[in-house]
Amino acid sequence: MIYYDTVSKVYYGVGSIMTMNERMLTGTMKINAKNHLEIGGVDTVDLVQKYGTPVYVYDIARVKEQADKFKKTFKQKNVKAQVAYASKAFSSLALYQILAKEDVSLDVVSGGELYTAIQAGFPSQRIHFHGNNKSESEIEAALDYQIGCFVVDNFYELEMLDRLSREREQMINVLIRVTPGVEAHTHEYISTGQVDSKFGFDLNSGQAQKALQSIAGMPYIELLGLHSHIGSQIFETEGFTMAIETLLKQAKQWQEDFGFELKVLNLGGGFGIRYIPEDEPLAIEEHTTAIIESVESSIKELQLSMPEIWIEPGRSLVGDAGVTLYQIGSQKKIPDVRQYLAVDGGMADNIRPALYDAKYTGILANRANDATEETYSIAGKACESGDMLIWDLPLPKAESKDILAIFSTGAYGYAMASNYNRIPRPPVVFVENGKDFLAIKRETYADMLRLDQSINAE
Ligand SMILES: Cc1ncc(COP(=O)(O)O)c(C=O)c1O
Ligand SMILES: N[C@@H](CCCC[NH3+])C(=O)O
Repeated sequence: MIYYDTVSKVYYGVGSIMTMNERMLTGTMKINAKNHLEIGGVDTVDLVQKYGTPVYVYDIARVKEQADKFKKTFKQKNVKAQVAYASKAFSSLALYQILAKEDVSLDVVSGGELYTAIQAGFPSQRIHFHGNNKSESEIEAALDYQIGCFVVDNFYELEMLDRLSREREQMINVLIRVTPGVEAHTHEYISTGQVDSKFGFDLNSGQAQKALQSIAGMPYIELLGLHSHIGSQIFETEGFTMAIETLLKQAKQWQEDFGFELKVLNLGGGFGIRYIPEDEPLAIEEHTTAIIESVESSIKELQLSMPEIWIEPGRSLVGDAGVTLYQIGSQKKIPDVRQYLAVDGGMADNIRPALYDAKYTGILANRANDATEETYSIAGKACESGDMLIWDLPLPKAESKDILAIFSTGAYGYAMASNYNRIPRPPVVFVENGKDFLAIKRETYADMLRLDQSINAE
């Protein structure tokens, strides 16, 4: 149990006492001698001077460290595996190029993510294509690029894959995505493994079996195995082990009935991260160890051969590597009610608080260890009462032009950003070993008008 002592302003954990700041500093993040937040050896105050605000900053060493942790247990236990980054969490050319070198595979869910991967020169055989409504042109692009695997979601897609593979006489590897009937304990919008889900073939009603049987008559489709994804921001291993047991029992049954051979078991992503000090995510190694041990024990019991294990972490690779820096602007104090601080971004660059009631925390990056004396609620600048990033955040007495750093914004932040209120998207800066790299430029007003047509045009 972790608890916060409001008098001494520290968190008491198992055998540890930490300030809020210390619990949120991951990877290379630290408070430097100038009392500034530093990431990747770069002072965030300098980053703000160079790139302005808002700006997303990624600690690239942290991304690599997380990727290593995912790969490590499989290597140590000598289990064949692929760690496929679920790029919906955050995709960019530079990130794909970094991950290509880290021996990570890539899960893409749209023509746009696929196009980005192709432009980044990502090795095509390590790309897996997801999605519950892939279009014919998206599938054609993936076939042209000869990607490694399609995760087939429904009969509509299966028929299209069959037709296109025959026309092209091109072999295609597929996994069947099934909903194993497991509900992860998470927000209902990000829970996907339950029966009533728009994703995948339902196991209980026999849809998945029907898909498997129809693939047997498709000459260019090679069925590698099964896929399931139970949800997101998961803090326990039980959901994964329940899904494993269900899928392997089913695989055994299909082996006996149709000679089905499970070569690959893909368990999706969903590994949770810390957004606020109270969050206690499991260590990555705990997840991977539980997954491997559960697969090993089930296959032993069922007398199946060991499949390759594939996983698809998104949030846990990039989430806590990312920090958003904002400048504080207006303040509003309602006596006996609340103090608001407004920042120069908000729901346009981070929709998660408004969409999922997601909780975040932050510090003043330019006065990081100053004593907290006030409680502020952090408002965005969009014309929307619901554009609140954080409620009741303890901070030092803040002034306009202070820099607010919000932690753990690396996943589903930029990726879900919009131009609501015609607010341009912030830039993305990667930092590592004391150097910064502009991975995505700040959008300009002209960029936003690029597709607009003027009725006054000649
Ligand atoms: C099929 C699939 N794989 C992987 C992920 C990645 O999830 P997360 O970012 O929670 O790891 C998702 C998103 O929830 C998903 O739908
Ligand atoms: N976008 C969601 C998670 C959904 C992931 C996609 N299956 C989030 O921000 O938490």
